[in-house]
Amino acid sequence: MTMNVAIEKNPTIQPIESASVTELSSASPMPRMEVNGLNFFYNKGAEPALKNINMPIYNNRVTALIGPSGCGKSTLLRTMNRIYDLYGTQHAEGEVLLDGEDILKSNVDLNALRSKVGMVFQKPTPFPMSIYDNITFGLKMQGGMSAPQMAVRAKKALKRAHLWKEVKDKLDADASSLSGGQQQRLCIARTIALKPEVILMDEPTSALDPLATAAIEELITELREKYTIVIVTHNMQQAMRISDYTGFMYLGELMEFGPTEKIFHNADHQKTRDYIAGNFG
Ligand SMILES: Nc1ncnc2c1ncn2[C@@H]1O[C@H](COP(=O)(O)OP(=O)(O)OP(=O)(O)O)[C@@H](O)[C@H]1O
Repeated sequence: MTMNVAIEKNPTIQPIESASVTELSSASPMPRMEVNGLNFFYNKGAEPALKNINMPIYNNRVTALIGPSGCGKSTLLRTMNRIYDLYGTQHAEGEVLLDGEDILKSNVDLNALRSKVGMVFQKPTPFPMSIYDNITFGLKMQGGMSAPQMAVRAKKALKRAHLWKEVKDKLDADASSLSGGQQQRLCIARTIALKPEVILMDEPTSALDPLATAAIEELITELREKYTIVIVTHNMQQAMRISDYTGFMYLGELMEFGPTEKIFHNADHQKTRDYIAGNFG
């Protein structure tokens, strides 16, 4: 089945609005991050889980990483804020540039890096504390802000994550009392509060119902005005709806990367076309 047929059969698959495509194509985005010749190893001497990955991550754009299970999407995402560094045996070779600086270098301040490159996980992971404390926890760790300054930042982050109205009267309530979708928006607010440059999202809606998913997708579309977003998703319709660029990964390689419109309608590789058409996964 070709993609056009797939779209005809599934009218819910829609490309991003043509207005935003025009705006995007005339804006000539700059790369905020660049991945150059990246190889990744989970264990010394093992086969690389990522093989010679080269790709730009464009500023104020949403980049989706798609591909079958085990192809390396999460691994690639995890190199972008070096979260893999928490595990001693894992290492990366090559370059991952953030604003021109190689974040793989050994002298990089990892706390500062993870403030600049925030991460939202598959399952909502609020800390076991109040809604308010979830937001201010990272700010306190960063230091240098007074309580009133933190209160202003927390309110802004909750508003930007479209959660303020729902929680403003119960900021002291335990974060676990929120619904799954609200918890995920809280995790996004927590990330935003640290004023990141890039937000990494690893299947952020896979644990949510369709309504909560729609709210997060809308939020992602808004957030790209201010942030650069990389999202791993298994949901082709979601990648179509919210991303500007798409990378198709296969067996640890980036098989194809380009504007989402092109990847979904006119991919260069047969493998990409087959995956998007649902012929394997
Ligand atoms: N902790 C680990 N130790 C060893 N190998 C791992 C580890 N985590 C992942 N891998 C391997 O690395 C490869 C890429 O895995 P990764 O989780 O990045 O794929 P993925 O595309 O995100 O998959 P999925 O869509 O199922 O989440 C797979 O072969 C996987 O088995």
